[in-house]
Amino acid sequence: MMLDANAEAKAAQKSEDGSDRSQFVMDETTIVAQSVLFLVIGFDISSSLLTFASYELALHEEIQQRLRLEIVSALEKHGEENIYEAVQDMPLLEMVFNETLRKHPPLAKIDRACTDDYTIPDTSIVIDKGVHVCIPVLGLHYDPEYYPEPEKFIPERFSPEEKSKRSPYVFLPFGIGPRNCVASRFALLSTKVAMVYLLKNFEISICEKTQIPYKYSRFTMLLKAEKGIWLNIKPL
Ligand code: HEM
Repeated sequence: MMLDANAEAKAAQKSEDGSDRSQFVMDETTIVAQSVLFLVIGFDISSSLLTFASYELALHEEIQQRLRLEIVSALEKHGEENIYEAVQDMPLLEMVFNETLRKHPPLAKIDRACTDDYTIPDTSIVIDKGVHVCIPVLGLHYDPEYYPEPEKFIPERFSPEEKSKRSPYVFLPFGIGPRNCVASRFALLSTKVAMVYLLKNFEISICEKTQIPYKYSRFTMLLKAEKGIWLNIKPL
């Protein structure tokens, strides 16, 4: 179904360009490539988000406590059978996840291919048709102009008031525009539910093997810690 949606989106894009919708064909290679993307991204990126959020919560015990209280109270109010509604009623969880995605965006850069010669407004810089442009997501997320003291984990940067003061183009964990992540809502919902049950039942803390700060791996496409993230998980 998602492959169909992807194909339709591409076809729609083509017709916007004036070409024939019926020209779009998904051959075997494209189907295999898309399926691998779904498997790798679906599993690996979501687990990355959960891991980095756990890492930050282990380093910030006070935030972990506050979040656990929020989770317990929302579950009591809505009931575990209404987990979807309960998760929507957890503003701190939303801020913690956004701040985690800012500090540790699993895709540290995104790319676009220029489809027409383009002059950057008010400059003489021309990006020629066919040139590939790299958007440095990690660089934007650590720019102190938008995020003062960017090394610090401050979920309140993502309160509605603070968010409204910034351009949406400086927070790009899921990319932006017509080719952004097709599954951002699903990814956030599923990882949030996992975090709810993790924090409800376990305490997360650092251990002697936790690297602070961790070093980035130079050999992976997704942003990863060179030696993995090691934490203690203790039943409550
Ligand atoms: C926390 C989890 C995730 C993050 C941070 C993430 C991030 C991203 C980013 C940055 C892009 C590129 C967007 C762009 O170039 O503007 C992308 C594309 C994509 N993502 Fe995700 N993703 C996540 C989870 C998932 C999951 C769970 C799936 C599928 C089940 C998925 C499927 C895709 C697909 C198919 C694309 C390509 C879209 C296209 O080219 O039109 N992602 N994702």
